[in-house]
Amino acid sequence: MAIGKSHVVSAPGKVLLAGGYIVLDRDYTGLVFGLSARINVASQEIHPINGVHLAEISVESPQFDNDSWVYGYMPVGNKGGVKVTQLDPGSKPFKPNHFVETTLAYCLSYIATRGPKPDPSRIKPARFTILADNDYYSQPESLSSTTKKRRFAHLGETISKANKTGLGSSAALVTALTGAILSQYLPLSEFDLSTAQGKATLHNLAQAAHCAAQGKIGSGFDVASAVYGSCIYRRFSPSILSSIPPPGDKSFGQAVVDVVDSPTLWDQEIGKEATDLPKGYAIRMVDVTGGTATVSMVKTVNAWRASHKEEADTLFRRVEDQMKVLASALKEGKAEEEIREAMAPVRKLMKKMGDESGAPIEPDSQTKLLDELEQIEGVVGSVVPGAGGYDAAALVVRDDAATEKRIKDFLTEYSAREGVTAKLLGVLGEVEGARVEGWDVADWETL
Ligand SMILES: Nc1ncnc2c1ncn2[C@@H]1O[C@H](COP(=O)(O)OP(=O)(O)OP(=O)(O)O)[C@@H](O)[C@H]1O
Ligand SMILES: C[C@@](O)(CCOP(=O)(O)O)CC(=O)O
Repeated sequence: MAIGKSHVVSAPGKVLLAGGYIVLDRDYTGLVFGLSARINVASQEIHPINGVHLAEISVESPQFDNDSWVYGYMPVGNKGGVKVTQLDPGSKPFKPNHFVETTLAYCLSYIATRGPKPDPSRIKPARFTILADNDYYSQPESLSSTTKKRRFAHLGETISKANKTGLGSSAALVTALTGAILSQYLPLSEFDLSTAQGKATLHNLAQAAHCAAQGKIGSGFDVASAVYGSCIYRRFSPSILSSIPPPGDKSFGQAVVDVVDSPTLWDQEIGKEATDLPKGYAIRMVDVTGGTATVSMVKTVNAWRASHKEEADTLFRRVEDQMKVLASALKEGKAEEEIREAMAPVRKLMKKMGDESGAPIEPDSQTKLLDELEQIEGVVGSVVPGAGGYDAAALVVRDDAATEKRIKDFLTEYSAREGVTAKLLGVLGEVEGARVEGWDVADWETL
C-alpha cells in the first residue's frame, strides 16, 4: 500500500477553573481554560497497490505498546450511515478502544449520509495516527531522560495501563480525531476548521460522539474547550442527542446529520470574549497521585441538591457569580491582589459544596496542599479544578522561572514530608482551541 501526505488536527486539554457541578445544569455557566497540552491526530489516505482494495481504516497510537486498532466499514442501507467493525489484529491481543470506535462510527456515518443523497463511497481506506503531548500521562520513572525529552515520548506500556493526569484526554482525542476525519474526507468547501461553521460542525459532531462513548454523563465543557479553547461555557440541552439511535441502526446516519447540522437545536453558549489571562501570568497544574471517581461525586452532589434545593441553588448561584468576578479580573488584567481576592472565594465555596454534600471536592489533604502553595511568592491563587477530589490543583501564577523553581522545590519537599507525589506539570493555560497543524506525521519522532 502507499500512504498519502498527512493532515494534522490538534485539540487542547482543559481545566475547569471554576464551575464544577454547577455547569452540569444549563442554568449555570463554568469558566474553562484550554491547556497547551494537545492531542494531535494525523490522517493519511491509503492507496491500494496492484488493484487490491481493502475497506479498512486503521488508527494507531504509537506512543503506547501495541496500541493500534483496525476497522472494517460497510454501508447500512440508505440512511443508516456506515457500520464500523473492529477487525481481529491476528498476532496482537484484541483490544477495543470505545472512544475511537464510536468516533469513527459517528463521523463516517455523518460524511456518508450528508449531502443531496447518501454516498458511502466517500469513505476510502485511511490511517489515523494519534500523538498526545506528554503531560496527559504521568511519565514512568523508568523512562530514559532522552525519551522523556521527546515531544511525544514512547511510554513503554499500553494505554489502558497509562496513568492519566486528568487533562481531558478523551475529549481532546475525540475532538482531534473528529477534525482529522472531517478534514480527510470532506473538501474545504464543506469543512473548514478556520471558519465559524467548521467549528460548529466539529463541536456538534464531537459532542455527540463523546457523549455516546462516555455514556452521556458530562456537561460537555471539555469538548467545548477542545474546539473553542478557553471560554465561559453554558451546556447544550442534553435532550438534543436523544433522537440519535445506536450506530448500526437503519436511521443512524440521517439522525446524526439532522442533529449535527441543525441550525436551531444547539443552544450551548461559548463566551469567548470574557476569557483571557493577564500578561505575565499563567495557569499551571499540579498532578497529585490519588484518584477520584467523578461519577460518584456527581451523584453525591446531585442527591444533596435534590434534598436541599434552596440551600444548594443559593450556593450554586454564588459559585457562578464569583466565577464571573474571577473571569473579569483575569480578562481585564487586574492587579495581583485583586485576582487573589477574586479567586479565594471560589475555593471556599467549592469546599463548602463538598462539606455540605459529603463529596470530597476539596478534601482536607488538598486544603493543606493549596494553603501551603498559596504561601509561595508568585502563586496568586489556587483551586481544585473540575470535580475536585484528591488528584489535582490548578494555580494562577506569575509566569517566571523563579516562581516555577519555588513551586517545584516546594512540591519536592511536600511530597517527601506528606508521603505523596505532587508534581508541577509543564502545561500552561492557553486560549486557542482546535487547529490544523503544519507538520507532517512522518516527522513525529524527530519533533
Ligand atoms: N493517546 C490516546 N490514544 C488512544 N486512545 C486514547 C488516547 N488518549 C485517550 N484515549 C481514549 O480515551 C480513554 C480515556 O478516557 P476517560 O474518559 O477514561 O478519560 P478522561 O476522563 O477523558 O481523561 P482525563 O482523566 O485525562 O480527564 C482511553 O481509554 C482511550 O479510549
Ligand atoms: C463535575 C463536572 O462538572 C466537572 C468535571 O471536571 P473534571 O473532569 O474533573 O475536569 C462534570 C462535567 O461538567 O462534565
